[in-house]
Amino acid sequence: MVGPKRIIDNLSFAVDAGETLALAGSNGSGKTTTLRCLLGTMRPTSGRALIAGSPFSPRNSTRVGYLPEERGLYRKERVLDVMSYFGHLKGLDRVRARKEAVSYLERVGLGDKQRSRLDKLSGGQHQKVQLGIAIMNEPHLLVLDEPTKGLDPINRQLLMDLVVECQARGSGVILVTHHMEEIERLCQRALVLRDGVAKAHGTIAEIQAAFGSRRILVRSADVISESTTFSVESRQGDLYRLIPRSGAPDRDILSELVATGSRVARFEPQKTSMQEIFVRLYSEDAA
Ligand SMILES: Nc1ncnc2c1ncn2[C@@H]1O[C@H](COP(=O)(O)OP(=O)(O)OP(=O)(O)O)[C@@H](O)[C@H]1O
Repeated sequence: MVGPKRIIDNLSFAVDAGETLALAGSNGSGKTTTLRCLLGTMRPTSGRALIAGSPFSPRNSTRVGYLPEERGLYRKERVLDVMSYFGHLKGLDRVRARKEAVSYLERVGLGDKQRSRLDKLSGGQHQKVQLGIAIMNEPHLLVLDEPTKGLDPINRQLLMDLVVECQARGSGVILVTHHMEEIERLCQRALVLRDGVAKAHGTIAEIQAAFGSRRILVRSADVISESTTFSVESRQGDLYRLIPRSGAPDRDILSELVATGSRVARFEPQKTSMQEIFVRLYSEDAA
């Protein structure tokens, strides 16, 4: 007999209207469980999860769009019927629900699948239909659990565009993703979970400042050597990658380069990628 296990520990976060929060973390770190607590399919042992000030309930459920990790609609039904049905459940009148469904299907390249049964669609097509249902009535909160999983690059881009549009219309979006470049492209803030604990939480810039390492890319025809404000990490022709010494501001580094006679054609402080930060947060040191 296995005893109880703590999956999520002391987690606190908020999502504002018109912003996208990434919920990231390795497999089994507790992302889906967090969403399930928020959407009432699991009850936390303590704490509260509120949507616009109230727990998830039939009353506010229509303003929440959810794309779960496990895809699954009524497989024997036809695409347009299913979308119209859910649109109506979410509060759209029947004519509007059908119209929104048709226009969405055309937008995502499924205009010719309106009369197809769901079990005749590919996995990616099914996923697009399910996303369409999640966003149909312009929800206040859109919760997407790995929405681009298994999509080809074109459909992935299409889906990311749709998320950006929802956000621009004022939806708050929670995006569970394993793709760090999606976080950089779509999200204003991120929360990285490790074993149910938030290891990083903040704006992307804050996370990069806290967990990233500074590098500066410099192009100079003159030889650059180590100095009191920086070390030289690498050189490829006239392109140097410098590591600032602790606390040395960019302007001091540039001044020193110029003072020592380097003709600087490019000076570009670089951000650490979320990919690098994620790996770092999961390294032994971070533990
Ligand atoms: N129904 C369940 N019963 C018991 N344990 C569960 C259940 N669902 C999830 N868990 C456990 O909770 C932990 C977190 O799972 P969860 O599905 O939230 O992770 P996740 O971060 O969404 O992972 P993934 O990236 O693989 O989807 C895991 O250790 C998992 O084994």
